Amino acid sequence: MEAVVEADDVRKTYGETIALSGASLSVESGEVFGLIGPNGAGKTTLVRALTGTTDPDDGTVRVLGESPTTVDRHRLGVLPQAFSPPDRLSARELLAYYAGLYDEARDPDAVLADVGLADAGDTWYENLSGGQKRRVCVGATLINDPDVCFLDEPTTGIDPAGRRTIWELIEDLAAGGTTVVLTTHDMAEAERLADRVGLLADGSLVAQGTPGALVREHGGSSRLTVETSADPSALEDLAFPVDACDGALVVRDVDPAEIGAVVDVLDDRGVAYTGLTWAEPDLEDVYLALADDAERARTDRIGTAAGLAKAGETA
Ligand SMILES: Nc1ncnc2c1ncn2[C@@H]1O[C@H](COP(=O)(O)OP(=O)(O)OP(=O)(O)O)[C@@H](O)[C@H]1O
Repeated sequence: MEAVVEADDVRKTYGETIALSGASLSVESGEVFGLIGPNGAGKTTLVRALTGTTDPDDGTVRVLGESPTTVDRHRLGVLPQAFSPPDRLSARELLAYYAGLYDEARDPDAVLADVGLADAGDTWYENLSGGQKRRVCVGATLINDPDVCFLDEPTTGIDPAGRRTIWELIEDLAAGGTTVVLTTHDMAEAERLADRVGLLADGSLVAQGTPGALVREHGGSSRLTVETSADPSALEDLAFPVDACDGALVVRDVDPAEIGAVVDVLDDRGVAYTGLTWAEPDLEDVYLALADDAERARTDRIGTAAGLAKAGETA
């Protein structure tokens, strides 16, 4: 398969801040790639480097085999995280305006229908709700029927039904062969849409893979959550690891067939509980585990650097 979006060892600093510390990824034609990671991890900076709106200090970026600054912009769709179109145009006028920037563009009304705003075409942008505004912005990104789409947090602020509309739209784009790079804080969104997910932490991609592979590798074990005020010692000699967490006991590694045995132990020991939930690990567990590891590594690095500086001062 042909790589359509590539970043190789991309570095970017803003003053003292290291936004990207060697980020590399490769997205194939027709793939949906989801970038996840904590606030400040560098997702937007990477998207900006890939779309030519910021110059990396080092490393290379290629889109459709070219530099983002020379690639045919008609083939790209870019939804920035912050997008402020003119306020006093209606949703339809706005899309018509963006359509006018291209030699060939889609019908604004068809795009409005795609983003679930068929009834809001005459409303001024400033009078749309936050979620409706975001949907218009998604529409503006798709007006030129791009081959490659960069969507920086496309569904932020959109209600659950609207989010599903956008998800279906992205699935249709992917089914039609469009390559999509999206950033998100919504793990359900990443798990549903992305063929592959990359976790960016502290400026570099610390893990990449299909959601399933990431969950198998980093997601940990299943969890049986027992809503109870009891202390973990109530279950201390159980055959499974038990942790206390937010007013509950979390019993790990329990197969569905073993839940009954745990319930019997709870009843035998008179442990009162108000609810039981069993869950397999998911992408959120991967995110929490890897982001935690990256944060620990960062803190260690800062501690080591501070120690070395202090040693230098006293030497
Ligand atoms: N134009 C800029 N000037 C100075 N610092 C910047 C600039 N853009 C980004 N940064 C810094 O670079 C780091 C990475 O920011 P970036 O916006 O790429 O993160 P992000 O992963 O997209 O975060 P979020 O999830 O909050 O959107 C942050 O520390 C941020 O403060």
